[in-house]
Parts: sequence; structure tokens; C-alpha cells
Amino acid sequence: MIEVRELRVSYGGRVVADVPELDVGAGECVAIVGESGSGKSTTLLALLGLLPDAEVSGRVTVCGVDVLTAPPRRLRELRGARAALVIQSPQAALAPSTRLGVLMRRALRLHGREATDAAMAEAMRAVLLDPELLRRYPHEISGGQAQRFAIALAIALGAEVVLADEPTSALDVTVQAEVVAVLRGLLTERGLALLLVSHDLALVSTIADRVLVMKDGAVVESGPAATVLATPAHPYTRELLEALP
Ligand SMILES: Nc1ncnc2c1ncn2[C@@H]1O[C@H](COP(=O)(O)OP(=O)(O)OP(=O)(O)O)[C@@H](O)[C@H]1O
Repeated sequence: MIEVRELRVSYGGRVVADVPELDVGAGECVAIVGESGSGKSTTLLALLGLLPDAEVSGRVTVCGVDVLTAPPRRLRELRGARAALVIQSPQAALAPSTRLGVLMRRALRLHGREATDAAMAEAMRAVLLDPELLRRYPHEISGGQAQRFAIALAIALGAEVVLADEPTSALDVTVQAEVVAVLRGLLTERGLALLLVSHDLALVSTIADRVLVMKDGAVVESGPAATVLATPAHPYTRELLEALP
């Protein structure tokens, strides 16, 4: 679903992300961890061709689309419908004066999908949200509900890949656990490919199959999550683990 080779992103000659290899298959979760500024979000955005001001090289394939060479029309088809981005504060991206149900219906129609009440309710239930919430405005739902709504949109649109940037960091612990449960369900039941960016190693240990550790734009360690987190090979990974509360 996601295949990255020799990805390099720089601004004015300064390399901010250098990822030699990153693969995420269907039903798999790969997490990118690292401190603030290590290049995690940049890597995620590069996968959807969302870095207009950066110099980007290498090969990036998402759902069969060659992202770095695809024409804008192919990229628009990929983004939103086949590959969905779930960000930290999705509420900010939702039109404030539009009810959630209208937003979802519009998104479905935009991507040529049937927008039936039943399909929309099913997507809401898949993320453990009451379909009644579709009647509300974005400011009438909580941060956790907004994040789950963003995931519901991805499901309704039939996304095959979900790119999630710190999807639980703005949430309290109970809601975090709910969002993680939803994401895990998507992996096992719907065979989604999930690429997760997080500095929360506790979250990563509960959901990721593989982990990439980034520092100053470089991948310093990668491998199965259980191995990397239990027996970290790089001193930086040990530091991150020791910083856990
Ligand atoms: N538009 C830009 N122009 C110049 N430098 C940028 C730009 N966007 C990001 N950077 C730089 O790229 C580096 C990596 O940033 P990135 O946001 O990918 O880090 P991150 O690991 O996701 O951090 P955080 O956890 O804080 O989101 C940082 O040094 C940042 O200053």
C-alpha cells in the first residue's frame, strides 16, 4: 500500500527527512517515532505530495500512485478518498457552520460515492460514534469525537491507507484508548494500512507492528515494534524509552 525508497526532503539545501526504506502493507501498522522536529510529519506529508515548498527526491508509491511524479488530478483522487490524513486537531479543518452530516455527504459526492443515510450511519458506528452526531456542528463535538469523525470520513470514502499524525495527543487517556481501539479494529477488520506518527511510545507499543525511530531527519533505528521497544539498539531510542512516564 505504501512503498518508500530513498526519500529525501530538504528546505534550502538542509535535509529535514531522509528515509531510505518504508513499507506498509494492508492490515499493517507502522509507526514513526522521534522527538519534535525530527522529521516525522514531513515524512507523512511527503507521502501525499503535500510539501509544495520543499525539495523532494526518491520514490514514493501510495495505493499504486507514484506520488512524486503523478499529475495533480491523480494526486487529488488519491488524497482524501484512497489515502486519508487524520491530523491532531481535525476540528480546525471542518467548516464551522456546516453540520457533520452535510460535510460527510459532500465529501462522498465529491469523490463520486453514494451518500446514503445508511452508509453514513455505518461509518459513524464503525468508529463508535452515535450517528445522531451527524446533526451537530463541528463546535458541538469534542476533540476525540472530531478525530473519530475524521476516521469515519476515511471509512465512508473507502480509504485503503490512513496516515495519522499524533491522532491521540490532544485527547485524555480514556478517549485515547477508544481511538486506539477504533484504529486497531480498522486494521484487523478492514485491512487498512496505517502509518502513525507519534511521540507516544506507550501508544505505539499497543498498536504498531513495526517502528521507525527518527532523529534530526534521519532514521536511526527500525524493526519490529516488540524488538525495538524491548531491546533498543540505538542510544537515542533508549533515551526516548527512558523518558516515558
Ligand atoms: N516549510 C518549512 N520550511 C523550512 N523548514 C521546515 C518547514 N517545515 C518543516 N521544517 C523543518 O523540518 C524539520 C522537521 O519538521 P517536522 O514537522 O517534520 O518534525 P516532527 O518530527 O513532525 O515534529 P513535531 O513532533 O513537532 O511535529 C524541522 O526542523 C522543521 O523546522
